Amino acid sequence: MIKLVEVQKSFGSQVVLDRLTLEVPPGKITAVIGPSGEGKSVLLKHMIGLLQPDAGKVFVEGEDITVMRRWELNRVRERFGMLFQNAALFDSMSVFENVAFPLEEKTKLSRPEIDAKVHEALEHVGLRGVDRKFPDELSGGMKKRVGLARALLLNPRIILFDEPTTGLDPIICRAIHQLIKDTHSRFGFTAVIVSHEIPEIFDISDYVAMLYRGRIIEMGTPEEIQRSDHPVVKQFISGSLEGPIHFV
Ligand SMILES: Nc1ncnc2c1ncn2[C@@H]1O[C@H](COP(=O)(O)OP(=O)(O)OP(=O)(O)O)[C@@H](O)[C@H]1O
Repeated sequence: MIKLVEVQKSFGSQVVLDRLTLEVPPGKITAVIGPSGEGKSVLLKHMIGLLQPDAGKVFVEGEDITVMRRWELNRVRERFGMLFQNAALFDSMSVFENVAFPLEEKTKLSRPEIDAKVHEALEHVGLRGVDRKFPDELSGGMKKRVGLARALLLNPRIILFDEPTTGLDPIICRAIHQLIKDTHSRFGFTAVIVSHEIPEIFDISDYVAMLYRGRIIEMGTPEEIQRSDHPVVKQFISGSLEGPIHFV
């Protein structure tokens, strides 16, 4: 489905991805965990071609996207939904307009068809009666729900979530996780979730991959990761200050 092979990426002299290899299982939820600033967002951006590797290959459903022209890449991107860290809503557009945007851009649906799809998507994420509101009138959790509704709208085969619950209280955080899990069971897309919510993220993930020093140092089921003997993984998931990970 998505496969990164020996991906190398530096910004100036800073090596962020260091011959990273990762295979994302199709139709499953894979969480990417790792310390702040290790390159988790950079990794997600390589999966959808928003960043190009300096070396290595990125395959999406068997096609190498690193050699694609822009129009080919756009075609591949249509298979993706993405929920960015800040939900990336357009502040000057209402909730309705934000959610309708991909349909207006990418389909030839009629106005009533768009209306119906937007309302259906908002209902899926438990939002009703907010379509005329603007993003700054919504809570953080509601914004994430709107972002999720928009990400789901085109029925994508792959959805990338960049820290979908950061900054939300524990109850809303759990509600968003549950929503991701429920929509995943219903639609069966391939999901990659970058998250700091440990151990909560283990409850909704099929697999967990730990990024450290530019590589995936371990990948397994949540149970396997929680039983890991790897000193970095053990320290990270226990949140201990003692161990190989140094904090500055
Ligand atoms: N476009 C860019 N130009 C220069 N440096 C960048 C760029 N994008 C990311 N970086 C750097 O790459 C490193 C990894 O960033 P990234 O946002 O992927 O980390 P992260 O693991 O997602 O962090 P966090 O968990 O704190 O969100 C950081 O040091 C960041 O400053």
